[in-house]
Amino acid sequence: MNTTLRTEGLTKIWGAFKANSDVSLTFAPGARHALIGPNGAGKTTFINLLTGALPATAGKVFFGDREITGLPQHQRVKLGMTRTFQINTLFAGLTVLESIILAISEREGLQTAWYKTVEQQTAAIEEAGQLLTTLKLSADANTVTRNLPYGKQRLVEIALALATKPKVLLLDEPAAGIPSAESAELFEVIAQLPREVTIVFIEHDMGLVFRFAERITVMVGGKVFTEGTPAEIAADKRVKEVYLGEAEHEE
Ligand SMILES: Nc1ncnc2c1ncn2[C@@H]1O[C@H](COP(=O)(O)OP(=O)(O)OP(=O)(O)O)[C@@H](O)[C@H]1O
Repeated sequence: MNTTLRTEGLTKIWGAFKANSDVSLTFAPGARHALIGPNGAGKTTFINLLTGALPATAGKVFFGDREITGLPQHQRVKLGMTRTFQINTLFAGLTVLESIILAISEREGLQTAWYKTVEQQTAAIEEAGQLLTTLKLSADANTVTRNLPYGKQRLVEIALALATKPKVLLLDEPAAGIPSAESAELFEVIAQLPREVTIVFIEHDMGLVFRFAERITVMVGGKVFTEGTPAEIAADKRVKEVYLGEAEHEE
């Protein structure tokens, strides 16, 4: 299946306020695509419209050939579109390995099954082991998640999202609230995730954006301002005026 994620004229209106206005974007399979823009530009709203956390006022979302605009969130996850969620209290009290096995069991519909075959259990443990390796968490497998540094907790959240076997992974400021040394490490791991997974991320740290994104969309005032490669965006004087100049001042 063609797994391109695409929007057409996506719009979200609250009262008289247009949080997203006619947003038409295409995310190619395997893309590392950043969404940037000033505070309040509508980036999180856009991700919420993609995942189905918010209903769109107008416009369409397509996942491959299928229109998914009205599809509930959990069905979009089943199709292969997922985002990270903060680890809840249940997961925080489990070890990293237990959490990941639980997420895999949930995907397979085994979580509440009173009987699991040895094959099912072995397959889940093997898959969890591979996810731990991918996310460089093997040494932390038996640590209770809440005792990990924040940067590693973010990696566990990504592992839990990957356990749903996504084709598209949406990350809303994955490095928010963690020390900058850890955030670079976090992005190194994200950058090495398998190419089958398309990654769309919101990030305010321009160092990380220009290091890890291969395509950048700039949003301003709920609209797409421009889109291009990192080199094109860096050279765009208008982007400097509306955003990058401001972002540089903030640092
Ligand atoms: N439930 C809501 N009702 C009304 N307005 C809202 C609601 N949620 C968000 N907004 C407004 O929509 C605008 C876009 O918000 P959004 O969070 O999408 O921007 P953002 O680009 O992600 O910003 P930031 O970079 O600060 O996270 C903001 O002005 C915000 O105040």
